[in-house]
Amino acid sequence: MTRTIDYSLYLVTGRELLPQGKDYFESLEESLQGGVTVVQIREKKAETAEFLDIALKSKAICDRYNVPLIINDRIDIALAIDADGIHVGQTDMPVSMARKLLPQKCIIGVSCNNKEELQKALENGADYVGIGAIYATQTKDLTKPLVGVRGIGPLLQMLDGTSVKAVAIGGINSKNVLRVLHGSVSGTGHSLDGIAVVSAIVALNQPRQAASELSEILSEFKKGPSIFHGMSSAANGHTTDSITSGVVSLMNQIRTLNPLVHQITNSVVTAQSANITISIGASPIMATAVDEMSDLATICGALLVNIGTLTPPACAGMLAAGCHVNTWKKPIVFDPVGVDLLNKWQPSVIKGNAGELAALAGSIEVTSKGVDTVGNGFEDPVGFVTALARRERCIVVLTGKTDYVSDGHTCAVLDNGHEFLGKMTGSGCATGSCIASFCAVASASAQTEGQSLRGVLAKGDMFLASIAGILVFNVAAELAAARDDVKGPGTFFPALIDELTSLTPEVVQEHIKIKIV
Ligand SMILES: Cc1ncc(COP(=O)(O)OP(=O)(O)O)c(N)n1
Ligand SMILES: Cc1ncsc1CCOP(=O)(O)O
Repeated sequence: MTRTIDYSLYLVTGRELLPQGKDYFESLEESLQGGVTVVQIREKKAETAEFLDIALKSKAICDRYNVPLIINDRIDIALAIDADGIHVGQTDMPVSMARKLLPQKCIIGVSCNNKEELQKALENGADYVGIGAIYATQTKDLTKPLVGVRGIGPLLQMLDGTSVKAVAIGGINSKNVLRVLHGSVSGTGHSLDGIAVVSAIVALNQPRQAASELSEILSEFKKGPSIFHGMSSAANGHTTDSITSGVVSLMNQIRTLNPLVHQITNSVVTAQSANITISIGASPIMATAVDEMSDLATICGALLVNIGTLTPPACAGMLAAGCHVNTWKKPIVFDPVGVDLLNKWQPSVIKGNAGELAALAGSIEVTSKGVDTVGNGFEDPVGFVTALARRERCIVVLTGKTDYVSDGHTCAVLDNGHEFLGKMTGSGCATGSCIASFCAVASASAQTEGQSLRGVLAKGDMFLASIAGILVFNVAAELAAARDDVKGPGTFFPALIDELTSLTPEVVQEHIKIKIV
């Protein structure tokens, strides 16, 4: 009978990567103690006798931990040691032929880089696929393009309705594993069965600790999507009253906390966004240099990444900043046009107008002219944002005359604002600054004592924080537009800054126009 395999933490061996003085078998045993669930012996250079010896001894160790053992490429070795399976590449023995040679109980895994290879693996009867390389790796010379985190989902979708399992491989470590797991879930909800690593365990002096950290993150991830444990409390049943009181509470805290909000934004709106951030009670820092990103991630309350007039240095800064901020489990608000950054880090909130979000979702329902949406937007905006939030596993904010905020479960429809906002440049970017500022407050004030944060992408209720950011900005806009001294868009902007500066929670409470659907 075929053994049931837990693919969660799949260790592929790499003797050449062991730290100096570390014994291979000791490292293997420690990895198993740390929680490795399946082992593959990968020996590309060993002679047959040496491979056999390593495989036999490794098998004895794996047996003691009741962990299955797979052999890379060599069917003869797999047969000789009674392995649980083999792993083959695209240029190795075809799956159908390997199947004939191996006992029925043996599982067969295949390396796949793209849809064609995966389709072939499915047709030939593979039991699992190793999808990669996801990121660049020092462990292997790559000859095919990187799959990237966002390339995994479409491949997983091809496995819908089959029993074929999938692991991702290539450059995965404890820092990026959460991004890989969350970012790879397909539109149909198909997630990875596990991750395969070499250097993230083998190259370390303490493989037990490395395996145990990865294993904990994997088991937290398998408990369910982050949106329902961490980034939104909406699943507990929000009402307009509970949202209003949540917004009031965040507003009461922002001026006392005065969170530092790191913003990498476009050159058109940098100064304006900084001023708006100050006026709501937060503190902006608009740094872009890669060297500063690690330190900034430790002190900022949230990061806003707004892609607009993208330059290579700003892009490098965005890449580094997001990775560091993810490590500290702080919120990232992403105002997208391009999606490449999403291979590297996980936003807590994605914010955009209809054209931008349609592009991100791959929808042709709405198009853009420059940064502006063409036409009336989506026929079913609630359905659209809710589906996108589910797919992206974060809060999605669709801005427009009416704003929509969803965590993939609940959608808030917000109807504040004024037409003058459409007549000033960067009002959408300013909304992003307000959202990021309130995300910083929500994150700083999140009650997480006694909770494991291993599987959590960011602390705090980002659903509520997004609503607070939109409401504060839009209610202030209504008040500014109604002033006698405001004659049009030119006099509107300074008045908006003044209104944001003096806005109280009570006034927001009076003006709030919200529906929960
Ligand atoms: C689980 C898993 N996935 C992919 C590989 C890569 O296999 P490798 O033998 O290094 O290369 P190819 O034969 O696919 O070219 C793996 N070992 N394990
Ligand atoms: C064997 C293999 N196949 C695709 S990437 C890779 C190497 C993975 O090694 P690491 O986990 O050290 O990046």
